[in-house]
Order: sequence, then structure tokens, then C-alpha cells
Amino acid sequence: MSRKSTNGHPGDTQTFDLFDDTAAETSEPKEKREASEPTPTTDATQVSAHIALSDTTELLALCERWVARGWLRDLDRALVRFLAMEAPDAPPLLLLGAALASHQLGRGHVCLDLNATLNAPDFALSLPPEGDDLTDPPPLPSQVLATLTLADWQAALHHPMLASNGPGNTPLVVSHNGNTTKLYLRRYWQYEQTLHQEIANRLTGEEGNGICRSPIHWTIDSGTEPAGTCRSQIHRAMGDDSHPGILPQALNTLFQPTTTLDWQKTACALAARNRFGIITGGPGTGKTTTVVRLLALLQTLQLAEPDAQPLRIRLAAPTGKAAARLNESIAGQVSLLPTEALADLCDEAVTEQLKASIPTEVTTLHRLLGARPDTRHFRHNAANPLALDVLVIDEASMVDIEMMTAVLRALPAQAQLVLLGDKDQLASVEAGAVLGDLCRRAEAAHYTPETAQWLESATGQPLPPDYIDAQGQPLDQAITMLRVSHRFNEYSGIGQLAQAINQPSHAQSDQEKHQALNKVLRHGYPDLHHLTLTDDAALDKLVIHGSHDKFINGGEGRTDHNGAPIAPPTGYRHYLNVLNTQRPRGASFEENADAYNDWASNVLSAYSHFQLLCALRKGPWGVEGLNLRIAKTLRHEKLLYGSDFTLEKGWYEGRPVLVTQNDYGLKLMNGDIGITLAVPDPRTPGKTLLRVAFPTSDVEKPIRWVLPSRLHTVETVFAMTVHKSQGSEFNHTALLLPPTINPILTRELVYTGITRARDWLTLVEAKRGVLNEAVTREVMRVSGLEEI
Ligand SMILES: Nc1ncnc2c1ncn2[C@@H]1O[C@H](COP(=O)(O)OP(=O)(O)OP(=O)(O)O)[C@@H](O)[C@H]1O
Repeated sequence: MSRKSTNGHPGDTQTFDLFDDTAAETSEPKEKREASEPTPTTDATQVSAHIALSDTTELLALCERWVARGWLRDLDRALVRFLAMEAPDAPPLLLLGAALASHQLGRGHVCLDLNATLNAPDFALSLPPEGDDLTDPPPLPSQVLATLTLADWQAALHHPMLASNGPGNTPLVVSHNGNTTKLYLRRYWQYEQTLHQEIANRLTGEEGNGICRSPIHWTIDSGTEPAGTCRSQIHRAMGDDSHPGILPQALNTLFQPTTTLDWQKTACALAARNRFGIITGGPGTGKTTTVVRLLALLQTLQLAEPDAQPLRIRLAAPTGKAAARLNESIAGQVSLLPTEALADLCDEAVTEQLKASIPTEVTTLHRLLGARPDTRHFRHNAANPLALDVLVIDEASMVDIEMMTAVLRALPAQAQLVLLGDKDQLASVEAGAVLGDLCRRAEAAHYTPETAQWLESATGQPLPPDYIDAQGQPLDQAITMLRVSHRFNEYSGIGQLAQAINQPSHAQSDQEKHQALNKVLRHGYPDLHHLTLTDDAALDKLVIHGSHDKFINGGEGRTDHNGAPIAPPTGYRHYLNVLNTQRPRGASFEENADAYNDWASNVLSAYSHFQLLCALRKGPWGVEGLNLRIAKTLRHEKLLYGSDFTLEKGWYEGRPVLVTQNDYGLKLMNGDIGITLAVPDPRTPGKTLLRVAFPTSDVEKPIRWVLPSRLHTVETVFAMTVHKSQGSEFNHTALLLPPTINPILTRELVYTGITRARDWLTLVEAKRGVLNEAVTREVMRVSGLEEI
């Protein structure tokens, strides 16, 4: 094998990197769905299907047929061919496993679970959605694997060149845990190993450079203390019974006394105690508020030490959009911190130092790690670690396993990592659902009696017995789930709907869930409108002016939790009106840059008031069909102009675009939204040319103007997929569910879509009943992190 090379070392960058772009070739995550009814087969089909398990030529031919049908990717077949060429004596069952394991990566899974595959073989390929016509189908996986037993498959997963049970050079790794067997491409096995090892080291305080035994559990010798950046510092900061230390005092300065358990205070205390921490919670539960206070707490503890320098803290998010949003909210929160009172707790006059040492700038993970063009390797890695003491990552649910591993590899051993995110949101499109996997036990907390006692001393709050578990694992002690939404109270339909949807399937029956949902939808909440489409007009009305008349009082007169007025819901007419009515007149673009920047800022801000989200990309109910349809509707309203061809494939004034790949040359990030505007052409007086306006965080140059010809990876964004909307929020969000159920429609997708709504939500069912079906299907991502 010429291209495989690894010494199995977590810091090793020479891991097996066959088919480097597997993660980029993504489609849709795996969903729990009804298996398609196997198509009746002939004996001949069954015979040929069975032969594929014992004959490599037959297996390759079968893969060929699967690829032709779109059930398997070219990439997966190429891998199998390559392996078969390198090792002609490889068992066909091993090759089949390799094809399926590779295929899972494109669907968000880190590995192939053999047991699950044998239980529901048709989930292993990208079969068409239920209801699609399957004429002359190739053999289904369920037919191919019909007589195969787990023992036979396990027995075939051996070949000195291709598969091993752990460290080594083989391209495949087989992992056994109890009765479960998983097959990995080595690179992904290595990612999991590194993650386990690095996180476990942060929880125990050990240096990280070894390989974990497989399977790995987050068990640490009893009696091991949790590891903080400076364990002795935290110990000192606790004080004792007679003299409370700086930690409890600072927590009391940051948090007002409450009658109920303040989870935000708990989160700060736990995150300060460990070198690894997670703060998870739904929308508006105060993740940002909490992390700002945590940073103030950490700096206070640091500056209270004699001659200490402030901690070097960096904030990051997976996308430019998420980074910009955190930037916005964090700046406001920092100004509210009681820095003087905190500084008083330190012996020295450190108020100014404390204020200055809490960062407000948020960068993307790609920028932080130093992305380099044309390679997946970063400038910062184990050999060239990041220069920081604390790293906070927001929207961590969007971080895939490869990126999370890159972060942990580049993090100095003594540095502290805090992940923020909503564990219930859709995971990244790429393989791995790291935050969700790590937070599997967060709901019940599982704090040990020792942690509970420490927390009570630190925060003055006793923990209810429900959250205490003598069997709690070390990872549990580093996670806090925020449980109270401060944005959506009991009078908010958005909040109530999110809660009703988010109940896991083990907590209630499908029927109970449907009843709970329908109760919320019928209640008449002021911020929620449920629309079932019966004709085209209702959808047109929604995208033009937001169907504000469907909300109580037309959406007038509402205030937010601080008493500030909430603007009524709008549609796309709003930003197009701003575009048309506020256009600077008669001035050259260069000489009147401020006026053009103000105009563009207002248009962009107006655009963010409304966004239509949908589940699919293709077809009339997907992004492609909806974009064209909405553009034509707006043209009919005389809000946009252009031929059918222009509206579908060209550039026109008012076209909103979404950047779909980072472009470092243009300083544009995946997720950025720009609006196309006509500005005076400097070369031809009296004429205009189109430029796309993107917002920046630079107050001097608030708009980046880009010529359309320079934008290669953008798409129209009248409709945006829920996947792409992660990390964004819109005043009025409309979530459109297609008329037929599709594997991509799941509870996580609906939850993520509706929680993008800040003030108003219109939930659109193209056909009644789809919502009920979607919310009872859960994303099941396969990875080894589940075994923690
Ligand atoms: N303990 C609290 N008491 C009252 N209001 C709070 C509290 N914590 C947060 N808030 C307010 O609730 C709103 C949401 O808080 P924040 O932005 O911190 O939540 P989040 O979880 O980060 O939200 P998002 O869903 O946007 O990620 C903010 O207006 C904030 O000021």
C-alpha cells in the first residue's frame, strides 16, 4: 500500500489519507426512517446477490450497479477497487464493509456499525426515499446480506494489509466493544482516538500523546481529582468554611441571588474547575451571557495571583456567520460586567486590566487554526500549537469530528477548552456529531456526590438529588445544561413549540408528541402562525409581506423580555422597499462611499428580518425550485426585474446570495450573505453596474463590495436549507416542510429550523401531516463517541 502511513500517534499528521475529500463529498445525514419495502426479487437476483459476498468480481459489479443507481458514491467504489487491486486475496466481505464504511462518511457517520447494518441493511446505502419508483433495481443490501451472520462478517474482517484492530498501517480499523463491531476508515478512527485521548487528558490533567485502548471509556481511577488549568489555583480560590475564597465571592458578584437553582452560575463554576467544559442549552438559555461571565471569572482568578499576566483568551465559531453573531452579542454583554467589583476582589488595582483582558472579537475556526489553500492541514497543529490559554468555541454542534480533532491537536496541553452549543440541533453535515455525542447524558447531569458538594461550596446552591449520581463519569462533571430560556417564556409559541418537538422519543409516544404539538399550534400564541398550503397564493403572500395579518393584531404592539418594541413580521418586500426607496441619487460611487455603505447596510439589515427555510435542495420544494419561484413572484410584484433566464441563472439587482465556501482572497466565509446592488459605473457616466454588498465588522469599512464575476461559490438565498441556516437567526423565520416525507425530515431538522426564529415563526406544511411524521424521526449518527 503506497499511500498509507501512520504510526498511530495522536499528534501524527501522516495519518492514512486515502480519498482526502470524503468529508467534503457530503450529502445528507443518516436518519432513522422506515426501511423501504424490499422490492420482490427473482431467484436469479438472490443468487447473484449472494455470490457478491464470495466473489470479488461479482462484488465490484454489484458496486458498479449501486453507483449507477446513485445508491453508492463513485468515491466508495473507487476505494473498494483500489483495495481489491492492492490485496487481490482480500475477502469480498471485507471489501463490502469498506464500501459501506466509506459511504457512511458521506452521510455523517464516522464508521459502519455491523450489527446495525445487519439489522437494517437498507439503511447502509442512499436508497431513494419511500414512494420512489424502483424499476429494475439492483439487489438491495437486505437481499445481499440476507443470510449473512455477524460472526461470519466479523471473521472476514481480517487481512494483514487491509484491516487491524487498532494502531497500525492498515487503511481499515475494526473496533469491537462487547457485542458491537464497527468498521472505520483509519483516518476517522484516528480522529476519534485523538478526541478521546485529548479530552480525557484534560479531564485528568495528563499530558496527551498516547493511543487509547479501544474501546475507550471516560473512566478515571477513583480518587483522581478533576484537573483545572491550575488545580492548586482553583483549590486556593475556594477558600474554606470560615473564609470563602475568591471563586465563591466572584460568582456571587457575577450572579444575583435566585430562589431557584441558577444553572448559569453552576456552568461558570464547573467550567472554571476543569480544563475541558461544555455549556449546552436551547435558544436563549443564556450561553453567551454565561460565557462572558465565565471569562470575567477566569481573568479575576488569574489576576488575583501575584504577578500574573492576564490569560490569553480566544473566541471562535465554525462559520463566519456564527462568529459575527457571537461578536455582536458578546460586545453588549461585556459592557454589563461588574468589572470594578470583581477587581476589588483581587488585591491589586486591576480594573482596567480586567476590562481589557476580556476579548470581544470572534474568529472562525479556519482562521484561528490557519487554513491553507488546497490542503486540509492547518498552520497550527501539535508541532505548532496555538498561543492561547483559553479557547471558547460557540455553535459547537456544527463542528465535525475532523475539525474538532484539528482544534484539540493544536491546543497547548495546559490550555482550557470550553464548548458552547445546543446539543439538540442538527449536527454538522460532515461526519461526526461530536457535541451531541459528548452531551448524551447531559439531561440528567450525573454529577457525583463530590461534584455536588464542591458545587454547593462554590455557588452556595444545593443540587436537587435528581441530578446526583454516584456512578457519574468524569465527562459528566464537565458539562452543564442550561435549562431556562430567557428569550422564550411560557407565552411564546416559538419556545413552546421547540420544547414540544424536542422531547426525545423515549420520553413519550408518537401520539403524545402529536397531541402536544397540536396543542401548541392551536393555542393562538402571538409569535406563531401555522400555515397549511391549499393554494399558491398563501405562499406568495408569505414571501412578499410575511403574512403579518395572520398574527394577532397584525403583529403590532408586541414587546420583548426587556420591554423593547418588536417590529411586526415582514417578508421580502421589506428589504426590496428599502433598496428602492433609500438608494443614493446622482452621486458617484467612489465620492459618496458613506451614502452607498449606509444604503447597503440598511438593505442587508432589512433582509435579515425575514428568511424562508426549507429542508431540501432539489425539486419544487427545495432551494432550487423555491428560489426561482420566489424571484418570479417578486418580479410579478414589480419588486425585482429580469428575464426568466436572468432570475434563474444570472445576476440582477436585489439578488440575495449565500457564500457556500470560504474565500480567503475575498475575505468571505461560508455562510456570509450579500445583496446585489446597482451602483454608478465609474467608467461609464449615467450607467450602473452590479456589485454585491457584504457586511463586515470593520466600522471604517462596513461594507465589502464585490463584483459578481469574482463570486464563484454563491447561491441565491430566497430559500435556505435548514442545514445552512445553523448559526443564524432571523426576526421572522418561515420554515417550509415539503408535501411528502423525506429521509432528511427529522426532529432535529424541524427543531433547528424553528429555533432560527427570533421574534416570529411561520411554520408551513405543504401538506398537513408532514410535521407530525417528521418530528417522530430522529437523526441517528454512528460513531465510537457514543460508547463514552
Ligand atoms: N439570567 C438571566 N436573566 C435574565 N435575562 C437573561 C439571563 N441570561 C440571559 N438573559 C437574556 O436572554 C437573552 C438570551 O441570552 P443569550 O444570548 O446569552 O442566550 P444564548 O443561549 O446565547 O442564545 P442563542 O440561542 O442566541 O445562542 C439575552 O437577551 C440575555 O440578556
